[in-house]
Amino acid sequence: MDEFRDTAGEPVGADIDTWVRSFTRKESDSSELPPHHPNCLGCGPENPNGHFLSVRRDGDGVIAHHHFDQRHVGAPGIAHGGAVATVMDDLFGFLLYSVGELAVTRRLELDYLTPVLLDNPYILRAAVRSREGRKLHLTSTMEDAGGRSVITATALFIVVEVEHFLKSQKNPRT
Ligand SMILES: CCCCCCCCCCCC(=O)SCCNC(=O)CCNC(=O)[C@H](O)C(C)(C)COP(=O)(O)OP(=O)(O)OC[C@H]1O[C@@H](n2cnc3c(N)ncnc32)[C@H](O)[C@@H]1OP(=O)(O)O
Repeated sequence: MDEFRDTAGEPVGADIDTWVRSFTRKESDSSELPPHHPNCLGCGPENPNGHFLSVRRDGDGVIAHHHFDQRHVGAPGIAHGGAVATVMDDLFGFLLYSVGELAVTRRLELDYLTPVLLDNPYILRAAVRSREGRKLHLTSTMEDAGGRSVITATALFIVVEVEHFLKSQKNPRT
């Protein structure tokens, strides 16, 4: 298993219990939020195939400035729709630092309003729209520099216990 770090950047080795528990800390300042883990496809700083998404708290939600590059190409000059969905899903994952509980994506829906261009700056925002029990209803947007909406997305995340991740390991200990 890859080495994990907690939200303070401290290595926690293969201790996934510590990793998942780090998500239950509610952070209060507006500094950059920690990546989900070093190799996360969306935000991991050590994943050369990833998106290196950098996310901050923004009021009750989160915000990121992002651009796609040639690694994410679909049609020439345009980001692949799946790459865009990866980034929106990962952005939603940063809301968990505010929720203070663990949750995973059950449903993810995107409206691709206009093409997402490579090497073009975009502003991404996400927020929790509502909560019903374990169900977190999430919403997000991606805008271009002119404030034009290019993507809107919604997601249903379901709150889970730590055991969800322990059982998901290749060699579960429980
Ligand atoms: C460290 C953390 C972060 C880690 C962050 C790591 C990186 C972050 C990346 C972003 C996040 C991801 O990609 S997460 C990875 C991708 N997602 C996954 O692997 C999840 C795979 N799916 C599952 O494991 C499961 O389906 C769960 C846990 C999501 C749900 O299973 P369950 O616990 O049995 O729940 P279930 O009863 O089926 O559903 C719960 C409630 O939701 C309702 N429900 C279910 N589907 C729908 C639906 N489409 N629309 C409306 N409602 C629905 C049900 O009716 C029920 O309502 P009621 O009866 O309660 O009223």
